Amino acid sequence: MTAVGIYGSAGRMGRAIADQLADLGASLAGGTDTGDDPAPIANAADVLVDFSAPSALDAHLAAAIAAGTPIVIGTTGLTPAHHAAIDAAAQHIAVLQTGNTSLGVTLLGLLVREAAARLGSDWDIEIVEMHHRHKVDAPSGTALLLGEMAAQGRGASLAELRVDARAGLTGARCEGTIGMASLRGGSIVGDHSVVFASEGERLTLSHDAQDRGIFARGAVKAALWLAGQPAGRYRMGDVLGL
Ligand SMILES: NC(=O)C1=CN([C@@H]2O[C@H](COP(=O)(O)OP(=O)(O)OC[C@H]3O[C@@H](n4cnc5c(N)ncnc54)[C@H](OP(=O)(O)O)[C@@H]3O)[C@@H](O)[C@H]2O)C=CC1
Ligand SMILES: O=C(O)C1=N[C@H](C(=O)O)C[C@H](O)C1
Repeated sequence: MTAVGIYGSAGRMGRAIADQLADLGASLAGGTDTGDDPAPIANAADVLVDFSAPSALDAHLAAAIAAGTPIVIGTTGLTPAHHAAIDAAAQHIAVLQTGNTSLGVTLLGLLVREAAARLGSDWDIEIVEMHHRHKVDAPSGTALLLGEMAAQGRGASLAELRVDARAGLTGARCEGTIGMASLRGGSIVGDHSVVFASEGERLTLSHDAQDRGIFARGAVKAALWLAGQPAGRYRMGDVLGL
């Protein structure tokens, strides 16, 4: 049985992941939270999952590399420096990083890329997300993932096209940009809409997460899959065959 170590084990996602392990044929190698040494569970586990905080990523990657243990990174709010650290870690161990481990969002990303590619740049792209009041990062990791897929469809990177939440005298919208807006409130697990708006018509592709269990099951499936992979950087699409 594959033993999974959880970084961020007492959090909302850490607890949801622990709840899914037995059903999916995995066991718990241990967990850490703020102030704990990440090394012992990196050594005890066959694979690690990290749903904690960006500030912990470097220590988690170092522990995973030292132990030679693959790691699934679900933590969001990552900077370009974090992504560079993930690329460097993937030279040594298998690493899967994603802003969303659900099947629905993984497929949505592909649909968004396709729509962005087929609809001309006169179709404005706006991404709107809403999450629970406890969420600390914005835009969500999923919104950024969807934005990257939309940008890919337009043959660009999100960094080139992104416009964050507007306020004040912004001027008219620049053609070809991708707008991002974040709402926070209540207990919403995760709502994402990618709006394609043109003169006289609008297409909206949406995902509504109703239960954190969808992310937890996806994370465990990703961990079980990653445990058998050579060093490299992987995506949820690799796990799900999408
Ligand atoms: N990729 C995906 O599909 C999903 C990603 N997420 C992301 O997962 C992350 C966690 O979300 P959620 O569970 O809701 O958040 P919570 O705040 O509920 O949990 C975070 C956990 O991480 C721990 N933690 C914080 N800092 C450290 C650290 N330096 N070292 C070790 N552990 C630490 C916290 O411990 P303590 O309380 O002791 O500080 C806490 O147990 C977020 O970034 C969120 O966006 C969430 C859902 C799905
Ligand atoms: O913090 C959350 O809760 C979630 N975070 C992820 C994100 O930032 O996209 C995934 C999901 O939407 C829930």
